[in-house]
Amino acid sequence: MREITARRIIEMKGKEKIAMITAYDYPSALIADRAGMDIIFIGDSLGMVVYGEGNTLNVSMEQMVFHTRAVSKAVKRALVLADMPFASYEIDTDEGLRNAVRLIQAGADAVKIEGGYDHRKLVRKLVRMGIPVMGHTGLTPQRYLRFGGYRLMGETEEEIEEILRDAKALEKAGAFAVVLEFTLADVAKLVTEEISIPTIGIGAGPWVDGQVLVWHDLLGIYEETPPFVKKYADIGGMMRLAIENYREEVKGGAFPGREHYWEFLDKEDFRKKAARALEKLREED
Ligand SMILES: Nc1nc(=O)c2c([nH]1)NC[C@@H]1CN(c3ccc(C(=O)N[C@@H](CCC(=O)O)C(=O)O)cc3)CN21
Ligand SMILES: CC(C)C(=O)C(=O)O
Ligand SMILES: [Mg+2]
Repeated sequence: MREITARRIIEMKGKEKIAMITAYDYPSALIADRAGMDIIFIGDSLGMVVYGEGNTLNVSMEQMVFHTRAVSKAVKRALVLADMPFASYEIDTDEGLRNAVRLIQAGADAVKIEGGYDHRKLVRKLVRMGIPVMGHTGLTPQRYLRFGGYRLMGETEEEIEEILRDAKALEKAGAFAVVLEFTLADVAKLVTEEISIPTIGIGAGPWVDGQVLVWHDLLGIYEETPPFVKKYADIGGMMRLAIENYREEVKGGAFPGREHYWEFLDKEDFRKKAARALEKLREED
């Protein structure tokens, strides 16, 4: 069992901010775990940042299972959370249960679903089975086509009501936390005050119980980052410089240097061995 459990995350509400980041592979997850992140999250955003899609709708269970396994191998301390991809839980509850089990068996400690009120029965069943669940309301990217893109949520009375309904339904169904994505900060604050489980914001302001960002966005590896992202480093620029350097050294012959290859010290010894090898090959023809 990892050090950070769903119970620990619940206990952090009002005491300590929850720090969450996405990761999609083994080396990244190793770095995030050593950096002391509380939650390492295999998000379905991997469809965009790892697979180059324009939205998250084409992510499969197979992709989520493979990436969850890779991340899970690396993480000793943080809670490992896996996203349920589009259409893996909405069609019927049994399918949702089976797919959640696949992610747990790939090494996740908990799963996340988009929505709340509509999936309260599934959440309740998962929790009863012993699978911790995180909900997600506000901007839910799996409704990209209906929304007609990604936009700020919670401006109208109807949207505020929907977000509150989702958050309260998740709390009641036994979810251990809720992601609030791209909502007005006042709405996120209200939700945070109205429910007893932690809220984790992304583009939802400071008055929440924790924050999550996408790996490639905060490290500067992805071009089309959302407007709420803070870029903590220009790793993309560093990668490009390193690769340009490598290319130039290949073209100019500076790589490989003397420390990166092995040669015969006794050239006469090599000449004899090579001549015999060539002779044998000629005999075989
Ligand atoms: N790399 C990445 N980071 C994320 O945070 C993220 C994803 N991908 N994919 C799934 C969702 C989608 N998210 C997004 C993506 C874009 C905007 C954004 O750019 N909004 C613009 C308007 C864009 C438009 O309407 O075309 C804005 O200015 O509000 C917001 C949230 C957040 N999530
Ligand atoms: C943006 C976060 C919350 C997410 O769901 C993802 O990365 O898939
Ligand atoms: Mg997601």
